[in-house]
Amino acid sequence: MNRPTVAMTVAGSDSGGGAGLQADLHTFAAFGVHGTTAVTAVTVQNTVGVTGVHEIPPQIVADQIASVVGDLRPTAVKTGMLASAPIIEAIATAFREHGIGRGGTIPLVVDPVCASMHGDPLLRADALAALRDLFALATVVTPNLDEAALLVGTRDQPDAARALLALGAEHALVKGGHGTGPRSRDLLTDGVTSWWLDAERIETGNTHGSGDTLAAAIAARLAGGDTLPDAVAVAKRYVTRAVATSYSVGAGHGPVGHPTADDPAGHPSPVAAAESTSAGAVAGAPS
Ligand SMILES: Nc1ncnc2c1ncn2[C@@H]1O[C@H](COP(=O)(O)OP(=O)(O)O)[C@@H](O)[C@H]1O
Ligand SMILES: Cc1ncc(COP(=O)(O)OP(=O)(O)O)c(N)n1
Repeated sequence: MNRPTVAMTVAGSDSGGGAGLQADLHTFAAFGVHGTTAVTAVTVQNTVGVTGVHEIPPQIVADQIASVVGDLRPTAVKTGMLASAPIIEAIATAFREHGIGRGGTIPLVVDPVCASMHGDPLLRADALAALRDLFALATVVTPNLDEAALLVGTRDQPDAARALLALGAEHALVKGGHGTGPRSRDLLTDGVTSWWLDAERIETGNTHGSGDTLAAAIAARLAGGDTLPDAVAVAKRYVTRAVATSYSVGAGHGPVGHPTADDPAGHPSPVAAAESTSAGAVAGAPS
């Protein structure tokens, strides 16, 4: 019997097809994973910006999670745009009920989406506290530098990672995509061991959906049984290839590409390919 690995995204729809649950499903497919969804919001969005948001009723979001978990049994879950505090609270209750996240058996990747790359809000301003509370369930939380500033008050990667762990996340992955300089460096830590995931910064304006793609790739690999550091190392390689194969479509920022994952089915131990260090051995590393 041929049963695929199943993952779920709890996220908003991007009508332009570059980010949100559309990017998540492209990524799951690239990893050979069957993707399922709980839709939180429908955005009116293209490559230029977001001009409308329609939130899904919180109970309908929770019901989608229950329906999918009860039947398709995803082995990892990822969150993206969550829109409002009532939606986040309904999701947190559903996650606890269904064993998703810390304390359960299904790993949870929380991508704390707050705004689009154009600055359009994707989370209500009064929902930041609810989002911070959700971190206590996260196997890993993956803010970009702007989200780190908004959520924990700093763009310094080690400081932000420490603050995210203090909020209860098992691992923090603070992305450096919005930084400057020739390298695109993300910091992963569990508070004891830290890894700098380093890649060249690719010159392109077409990075729409890069954060969703990274988080979905992590979830895809966790669903297949990888450890978190291994999943992040594979996902980082994947998103770098995704940015390298990005393309122009529409008048604004184009999306990242979704190349076939280099090793969708295998379970190597690629973390050695990333720069792996013990926290105490790295100046400025968290712990
Ligand atoms: N121009 C780029 N070149 C290479 N990697 C990039 C580039 N922009 C973003 N990344 C990588 O893409 C991933 C998503 O990061 P980021 O763009 O900061 O997230 P978000 O989409 O949430 O803003 C990270 O691994 C980051 O380092
Ligand atoms: C519906 C929806 N969800 C998430 C985003 C933001 O996606 P992200 O991958 O963080 O990408 P950028 O917009 O920063 O490229 C979105 N725009 N819409």
